[in-house]
Amino acid sequence: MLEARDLCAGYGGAEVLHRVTAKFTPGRVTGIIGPNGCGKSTLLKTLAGLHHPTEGQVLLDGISVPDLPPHLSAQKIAYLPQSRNVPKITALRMVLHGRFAYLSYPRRYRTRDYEAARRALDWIGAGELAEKNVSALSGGQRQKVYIAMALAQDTETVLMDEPTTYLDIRNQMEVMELARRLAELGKAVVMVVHDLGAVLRNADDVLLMHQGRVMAAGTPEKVYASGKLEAAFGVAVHAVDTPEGRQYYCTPL
Ligand SMILES: Nc1ncnc2c1ncn2[C@@H]1O[C@H](COP(=O)(O)OP(=O)(O)OP(=O)(O)O)[C@@H](O)[C@H]1O
Repeated sequence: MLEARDLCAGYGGAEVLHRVTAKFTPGRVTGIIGPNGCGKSTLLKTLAGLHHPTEGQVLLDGISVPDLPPHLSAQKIAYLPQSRNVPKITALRMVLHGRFAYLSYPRRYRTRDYEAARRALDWIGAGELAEKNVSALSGGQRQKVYIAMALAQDTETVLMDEPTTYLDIRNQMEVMELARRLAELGKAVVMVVHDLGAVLRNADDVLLMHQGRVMAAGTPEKVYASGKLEAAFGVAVHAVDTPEGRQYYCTPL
């Protein structure tokens, strides 16, 4: 299991994360929420081993992630950043990048890597995009291809930074559904999402951050009941029970 223990991290001496402690359980989707600038992306990068903590630990099954060689941490943790350059390569080639951590010298993709990449594209329902150029895909298609890349990486943990931002509502729902299916494969799925209602509705666990600290954590119901959402976001949060389950919406305070 991936966990942060008393984690501190920052930039150039300015501390952004202050003693963050959290656990990310396999088979569950954890939504990280919090106002702009509270440190969500910094936490995700630090969990991925891409940003070094100044204090505290990131542990995966008790092993220190920052101490893992990059190819080993890439076999254990897939990280999809908030934005990236869009390369002029096919979707299949993009998904193949997920296999890179498994290649030994001379780092040539093998038949089984191509098979894993095609399986991953089929799994997200985008097999037909294999030969399409990533730069020619819509934002929604591209996001799904990135998720296929994370799947091909075959990791216990998948970290996604704002995978639904800029997507239309149907694509947002599809990405949420893919996150759920990744969790059903037994992975710990951790995603930063700004849509409060979507997180409370879809995540198994919620980590509410505020000014670099964990303000509340637990099931959506527990975090909602804590009353801390209002303090963190400065809005009123309401729950309403519907035939489709509990829905949440916000109004100004
Ligand atoms: N590369 C960097 N160099 C210096 N400061 C940074 C860097 N990246 C982030 N910060 C600062 O760290 C703080 C937390 O930023 P971070 O991106 O982690 O927050 P966030 O919660 O993900 O924000 P948002 O919701 O706006 O994406 C901010 O004050 C930001 O300006």
